[in-house]
Amino acid sequence: MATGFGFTVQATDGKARTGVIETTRGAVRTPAFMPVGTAGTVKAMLPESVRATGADILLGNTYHLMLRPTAERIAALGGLHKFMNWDRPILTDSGGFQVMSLASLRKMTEEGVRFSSHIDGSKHMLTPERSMEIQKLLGSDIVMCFDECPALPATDAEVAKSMRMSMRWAQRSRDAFGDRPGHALFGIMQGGVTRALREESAEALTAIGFDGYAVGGLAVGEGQEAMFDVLNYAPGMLPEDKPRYLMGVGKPDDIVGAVERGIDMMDCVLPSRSGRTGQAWTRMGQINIKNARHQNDPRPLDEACTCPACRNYSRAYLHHVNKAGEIIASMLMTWHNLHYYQELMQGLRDAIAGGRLAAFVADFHAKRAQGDI
Ligand SMILES: Nc1nc2c(CCc3ccccc3)c3nc[nH]c3cc2c(=O)[nH]1
Ligand SMILES: [Zn+2]
Repeated sequence: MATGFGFTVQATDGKARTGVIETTRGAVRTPAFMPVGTAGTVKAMLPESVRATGADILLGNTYHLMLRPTAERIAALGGLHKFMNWDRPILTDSGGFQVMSLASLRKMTEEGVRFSSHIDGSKHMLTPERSMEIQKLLGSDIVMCFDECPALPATDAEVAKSMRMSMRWAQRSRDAFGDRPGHALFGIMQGGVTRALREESAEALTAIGFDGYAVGGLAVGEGQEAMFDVLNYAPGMLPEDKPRYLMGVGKPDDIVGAVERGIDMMDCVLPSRSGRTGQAWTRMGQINIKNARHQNDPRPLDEACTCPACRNYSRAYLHHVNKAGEIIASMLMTWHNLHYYQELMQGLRDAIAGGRLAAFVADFHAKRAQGDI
């Protein structure tokens, strides 16, 4: 158990839990949504704005930062927290997932993954040991094991082979991570949508022992139904006294369903990325601000929202600046979406604490119109 890192469940409602992850850099209220700051920035947001939305922790990417500006440079400048002016907890992914989705000329062996940078074609090698070294250089508070997330479609045999290599990499990650008080190492469950393989992965990770456990291998195009089918059993296979992190999820209704099934932490680029394309997420559903019907609308995105976009700007203005390609469009839409996601998480935490999650979820779905509003 890493001292300076701990998880306390404060209340439960069915499979759902609400609690706090204590880190040396501050507390993380769970269930938590973690904004993604891929290259050392949550795009179009200042760190203090990210904090103002209610975020307790944000995410960084080993893959992107190792290529540019390099982990060594960030370490020499005082680490990622200082570099990006965020003094609260940071979780970094281990890089394998991004290599497989972004790099070219990849060669995977038992040792690790050799690849060429998608930025300048330079050659790199990521192994469990190198990934641990990079995440240590960055100074992240929660480190992810180096794993492989198999691309879909994949046969059971391919998923089993990949999962078993990820479990060997998890042991190597644990060994390389060493004993770092105040820093946590999370294992990542693999096994696709096959229950027996998920069980095998959970047993392997639990035997090694981690400060938290992620459910990996999902949100890769399997669809919500298949994802929920796995989440109906996978979180329960993991130690209940440790945080459970569902990687890469998701849309608001994905998040609600994952929390109902026992997930404590989630991340997704959706609120920031879709905000930059003009997509607003609200209590009533989605608004595509590019749609001409907003050009004369003096109302905010959501009358009940207290974010800067909804307090001070109309849909007509947001439509205009989006169409004009103005930078403020990305700023305001991103801020609203991240604010809405954090409001949703606060609502879930309060509902679980009050033993009224079922009512909250029913109200969540009842409010949401189908399609654009
Ligand atoms: N290491 C790893 N990452 C995944 C991510 C990225 C999450 C991430 C973490 C931190 C920063 C950015 C992205 C996934 N995103 C969608 N599905 C995902 C699955 C996996 C996975 O199985 N393993
Ligand atoms: Zn708003």
